[in-house]
Amino acid sequence: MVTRTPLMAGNWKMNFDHLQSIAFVQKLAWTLKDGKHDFGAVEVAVFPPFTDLRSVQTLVDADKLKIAYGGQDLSPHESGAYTGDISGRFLSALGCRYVLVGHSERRTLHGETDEICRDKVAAAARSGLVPVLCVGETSEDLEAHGAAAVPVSQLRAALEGNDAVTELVIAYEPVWAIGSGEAATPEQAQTVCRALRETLAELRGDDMAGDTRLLYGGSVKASNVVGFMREPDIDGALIGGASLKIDEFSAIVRYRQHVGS
Ligand SMILES: O=C(CO)COP(=O)(O)O
Repeated sequence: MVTRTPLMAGNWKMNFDHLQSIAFVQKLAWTLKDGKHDFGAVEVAVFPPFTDLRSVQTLVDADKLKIAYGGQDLSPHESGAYTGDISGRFLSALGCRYVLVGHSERRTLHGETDEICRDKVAAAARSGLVPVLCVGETSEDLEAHGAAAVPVSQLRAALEGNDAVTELVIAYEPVWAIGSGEAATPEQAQTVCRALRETLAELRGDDMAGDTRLLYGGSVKASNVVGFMREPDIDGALIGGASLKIDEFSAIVRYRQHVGS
């Protein structure tokens, strides 16, 4: 029996300063409370900028909110002369449960290679964080190799030699779907998520493959999330733009009410 708890995660990217983050999380908590959201049935997480994390932690702790949070990146190193880097240890000290690794914006704009992502996955695990490994193909990759080849090779590269990593989340985010308004179809996303799960089974066995949550990301909104969630290998979503709008994000989190289950 599959017991993967769906995860709806908002990646705020470089949006919201610490004051805006407090206002947003407060509103989110009220909206979900009003809607009697069952956090045990659908987990909710946000990925604020680093400078917001302390504020989010204070609010979550004070009001005992069940909203999880994490960093958008971490250093592959523990500490030392790495100006501008943030250690996984600092994130776990702020109560982070998750950390994004290898988002396509970091791969493209900051030159993060598969090797760097592998080191970051290892650093996350060492710090007790659950890495949310982002994988996905560009439109050129899609044309040249089909949809699954690049995400599968990115997953293989991230896990190579990383035997200590026993828990992770994988976010399949086709680069062409991010911020474009043009989401993959649920069938396309399912095909790639299936391939990722099969790869995980081959690398780490059926138990870990069966327990690992796979998210879809790329132009997810309230009006299309249900289609993704109906697919057997999609266990949630990583949401960018729509996670900054309270009505959209809370409707996504409460997607079950739209299907009456
Ligand atoms: O990059 C994303 C989440 O990490 C997706 O962004 P959008 O939802 O804005 O397409």
